[in-house]
Amino acid sequence: MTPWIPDFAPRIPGLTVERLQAWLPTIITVAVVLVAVVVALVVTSRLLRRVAPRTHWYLIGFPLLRLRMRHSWRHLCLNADLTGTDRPTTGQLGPLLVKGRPIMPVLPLLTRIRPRSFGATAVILLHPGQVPEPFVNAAEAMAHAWQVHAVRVDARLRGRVRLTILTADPLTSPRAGAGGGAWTIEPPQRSAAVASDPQDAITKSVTAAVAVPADLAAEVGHREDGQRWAIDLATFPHWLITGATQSGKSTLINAAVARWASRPVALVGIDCKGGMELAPHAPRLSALATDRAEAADILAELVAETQRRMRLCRQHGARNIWQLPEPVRPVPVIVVVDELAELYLVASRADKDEALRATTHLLRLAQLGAALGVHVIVAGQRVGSDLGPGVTALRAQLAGRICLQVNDPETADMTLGDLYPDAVEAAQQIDPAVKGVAVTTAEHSGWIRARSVYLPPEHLAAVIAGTAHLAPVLPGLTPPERRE
Ligand SMILES: Nc1ncnc2c1ncn2[C@@H]1O[C@H](COP(=O)(O)OP(=O)(O)OP(=O)(O)O)[C@@H](O)[C@H]1O
Repeated sequence: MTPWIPDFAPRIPGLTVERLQAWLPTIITVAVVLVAVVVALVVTSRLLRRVAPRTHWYLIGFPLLRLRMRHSWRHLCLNADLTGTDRPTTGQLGPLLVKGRPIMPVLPLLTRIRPRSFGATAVILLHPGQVPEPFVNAAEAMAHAWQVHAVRVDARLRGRVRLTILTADPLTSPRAGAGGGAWTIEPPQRSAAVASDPQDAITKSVTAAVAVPADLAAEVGHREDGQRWAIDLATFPHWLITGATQSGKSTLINAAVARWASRPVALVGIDCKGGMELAPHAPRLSALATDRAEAADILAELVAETQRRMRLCRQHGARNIWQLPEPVRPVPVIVVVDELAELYLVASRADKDEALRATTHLLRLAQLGAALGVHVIVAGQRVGSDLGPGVTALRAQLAGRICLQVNDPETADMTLGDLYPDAVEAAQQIDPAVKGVAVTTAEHSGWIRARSVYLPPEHLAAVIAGTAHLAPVLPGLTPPERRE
């Protein structure tokens, strides 16, 4: 007797209307409880996400991501051509040698999926014969399949690729750009002042603060993997910074200078736009060029200084200044060039000679300076061969690269393309509305996105005023504050 159970419904042995009616209250109760549990879980999850995002991530977000990764892995590998095979792809058919795709492709192993504060990391084990390139190209597909902000693929390990999975863009949060409480004015790290006599810059007294390689690392912001972003001259001796106007070049330089200011280093500014950009640093600078003629003279003195240091190293059998005995170790010199194009552009014959003099000295500094403690930080809107001869040779010396938001693909390509071709696209995708975001050279991962810290002008002024007495006087150069 089954009057209201439709004919097409599957017959369940022993199920009758009477029994169904008897179970109905229980079924309704269970359904209500289930719905209530699901609603409670969703509400708790949302609440937890708002109140304790980190706990939410470890308890709920990460297990769900892991499920999604495992669930989609097969489809992803098949669609993005990431499969390998354990069968030979050629075989003999009678007298013929045939070649083909295996019917049963083997998936590379997705393993070591670990939660991190920024998302997760994972490792893919490659099959023999597989190369990392398809995985690098599939990063976008992975991000879509797993519904995350981005997947970065590190292909430098042998036999495996490492994935860095970012659930959200950590650089766009208001906190990322703000100087906030994270920025503190560092007191001078060693008590004594840097030598201020020109000759002492080469042979300093034992009591003066002695520079150590750690002094060369300036923390300037945060990287998207949650680590601190540092411009470290001990790792990359010279740096190139490009970015459109208002992209955050000066802000980045300010952050770096504020860090270096409290260390025993000499800072030299080359700002041929009348010194407007680097003027706030003037009290802490050992020299400041405000036009190209001054730039050429200052750079010539610095080339002479590198030659003196070379002789010093030769006398002591040292291969770089860090191998020199502390009493004679000279202070590192960091030359900041704001708007490189101003050094290269020529309108007349006289301009040409001056530009050639300035740019040749700059190139020589970049070629010779690394081991001698003379470092070059070059910033500009464009750094292409259209600026003049020698600019590509200079760029080749600048191993540290930072590309802020740029207006044309060529600039991103000129900044990153020769070293990190896959970073060019990431640089082009920087949102102009989020200031200070950059694609930068990273010691262990090739390149990474990062955002500089914003240092309010009054904060920078306080750091510069508090460290002005540390500015060393370099041979042949007059600090801007002592000029007539
Ligand atoms: N990391 C950052 N966080 C927040 N705001 C920033 C950041 N970097 C830059 N800005 C904002 O963007 C503005 C422009 O920055 P900045 O002057 O450094 O750009 P620029 O590239 O040097 O421009 P120009 O080439 O015109 O001198 C700053 O006034 C600041 O308000």
